[in-house]
Amino acid sequence: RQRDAPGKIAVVGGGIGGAAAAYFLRQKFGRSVRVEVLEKAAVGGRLATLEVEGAGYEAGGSVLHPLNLHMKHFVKELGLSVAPGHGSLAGVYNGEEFVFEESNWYIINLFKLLWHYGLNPLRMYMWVEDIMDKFMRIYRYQMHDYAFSSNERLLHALGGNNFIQMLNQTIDEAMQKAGFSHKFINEVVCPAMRVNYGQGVNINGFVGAVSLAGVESGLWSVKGGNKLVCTGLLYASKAEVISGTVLSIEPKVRPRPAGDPIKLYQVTYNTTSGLTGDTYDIVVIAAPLSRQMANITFRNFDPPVPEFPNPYHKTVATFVHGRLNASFFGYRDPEVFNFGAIFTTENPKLFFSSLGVVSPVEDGGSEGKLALQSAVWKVFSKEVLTKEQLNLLFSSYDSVKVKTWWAYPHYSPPERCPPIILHDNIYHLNGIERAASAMEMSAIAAKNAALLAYHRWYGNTDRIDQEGLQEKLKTEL
Ligand SMILES: Cc1cc2nc3c(=O)[nH]c(=O)nc-3n(C[C@H](O)[C@H](O)[C@H](O)COP(=O)(O)OP(=O)(O)OC[C@H]3O[C@@H](n4cnc5c(N)ncnc54)[C@H](O)[C@@H]3O)c2cc1C
Ligand SMILES: CC(C)=CCC/C(C)=C/CC/C(C)=C/CSC[C@H](N)C(=O)O
Repeated sequence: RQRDAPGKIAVVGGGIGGAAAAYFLRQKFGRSVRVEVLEKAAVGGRLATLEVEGAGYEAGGSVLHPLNLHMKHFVKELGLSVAPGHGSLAGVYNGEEFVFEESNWYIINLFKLLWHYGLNPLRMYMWVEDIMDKFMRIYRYQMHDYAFSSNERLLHALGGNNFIQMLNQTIDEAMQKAGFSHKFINEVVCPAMRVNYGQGVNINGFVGAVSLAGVESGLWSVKGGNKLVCTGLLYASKAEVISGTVLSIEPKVRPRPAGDPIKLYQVTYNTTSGLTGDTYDIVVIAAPLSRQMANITFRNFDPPVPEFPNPYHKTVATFVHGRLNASFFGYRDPEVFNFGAIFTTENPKLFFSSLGVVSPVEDGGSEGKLALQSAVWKVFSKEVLTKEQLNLLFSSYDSVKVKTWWAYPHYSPPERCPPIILHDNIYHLNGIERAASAMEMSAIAAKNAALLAYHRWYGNTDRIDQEGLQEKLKTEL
C-alpha cells in the first residue's frame, strides 16, 4: 500500500536554502502538504540589502555565476530581472604597491598577464572550466530525481575522488601540484580568495575553485536585490512564513488505534507572543547548525544528534559614500588613479581584504564605467574599520554603513561536511557550505534534501546514492 502523504513539513530558516527547500518540497510532495517556514530574523538571511543615501546595495551574497542554473531558473520562473555585473578597472595591491594594474585596453592586459604570469592565467581558466564541467553534472542528476544521502557522496558523484581530495587540501597545495607558479598563486589566486571568502590560499581546494569561478566574466545579480528570490520562492511555494526562533526539536510518537504509530517531531519556537510549537512529519533545517549560528537543541534523540564543530568566519562589509584617498595607495595624482576594484595579497599589515565600487540593486547593472569621483565603495574586512582606518582609505566621505556577518565557514582543510540526514525525517542543508558556501550551493542542497525527503518517505531507494550515474544517464533520454 502506498504510504500516506506527510501532513506537515517545517523548514527552519528563510534564506535562499530554506526558500528553495520550500519550493522544491512543494514540487515533490504536491499541494496537500502544509509547508511552514520558521524564520528568526529577516527572510533572505545572508541575502540582504543595506540602504545608503536612499538606495539599496547588496550587503551579503551579491554575485551569481552564469552557470548557476537553479538561481537562473528561479529568476525566470518568478518573473524577476537580471542585472549584469559592471566592469571596472581592477588592481592588486600588496600593502606597498600595485603588483598588477588593469588597463582599459584588452591587448595591453593580455601582454601584461603573459609578461607577469606566462601561461598560468590560461591554464587556470582551463583548470576551473574542467571543475565546472564536472560540477554541472548535478543538474542532470537532480533533473532525473536522484538524491544523495551525504555531501561527500554528492561531491563524489560529480567529480569522483578528485573532488573529495580537493576538500582535504588547500587551494595552494592543489594549484601547486597542478603546476601553477608561486607568484601567480600569491598575486592572482590569493586576492580572489580574499575578496570572496575573506581568507587566503589555505581554504580548501573545492571552495578555492568556486571562488575562482566567482571572479570570471558574466557574473550577474537580481534587479531589486537577490533576496527577492527568497520572497518569490516562498510565495510560489505557498508556504506559511512564521516569525520565530526555533529553540529545540524532539521526537514524538503518536499512537494510532489501527496501524503503526506515527513518528513526528515537536518543534519548539519563540515568537513575540511567547514560547510555542507544533508537530511535523518532516523537518528541514536550512541554517548552519552550531551554537554560534542556529543554536537548536535536539532533545531526547537516541542516539543523540551529534554536534559538529563548524566555525564561521567573520566578514565586515562597510559601505562608504566618498572619495578614495589615492595617495594611500602610492598615487600622487588622484586623476590617474582610476581603479574601481582593489584586491589585495596576503599581508598582515593590511586592515582590509578588498574594496570596490558598487551600484544600487535598483540600477539593473550599469554597463559602462562607474563614476569614481564620489562613489559608493564596499570594503570587506575582518574587523569593523576604525575612524582612523576610514580616514586613511578615503580623502572625504559623506556616509558610512556597516554590516557584520558570520559569513561563511572558516575553512581549514581537511574538511568534513556535517551530515544531511540527522534523523529518520530530519534533514540539514548547510553542511554543503563546508565544501563551498554560495547561493547556488544552498539551492543545490535544497533540491537534494527535498528529493531525499521524498524518496525516503516513499521508500524509493533506487533514487538514492546511485553509483555510476554519469554513465547510466548517458544512455537515458
Ligand atoms: C558578505 C557576504 C558575501 C557573499 N557573497 C556571495 C556571492 O557574491 N555569491 C554567492 O553565491 N554567495 C555569496 N555569499 C554566500 C551566500 O550569501 C550564502 O552561501 C547563502 O546566502 C546561504 O544561504 P542559506 O539560506 O543557506 O543560509 P542563510 O542565508 O544564513 O539562511 C539561514 C536563515 O535561518 C535563520 N535562522 C537561523 N537559525 C534559526 C533558528 N534557530 N530559528 C529560525 N530561523 C533561524 C536565519 O535568520 C537565516 O535567515 C556571501 C555571503 C556573505 C555573508
Ligand atoms: C557555486 C558555483 C559553481 C559558482 C559560484 C561562483 C560565485 C559567484 C562565487 C562567489 C562566492 C562568494 C562568497 C562571493 C563573496 S564576495 C562577492 C563580490 N565580490 C562582492 O564584492 O560582494
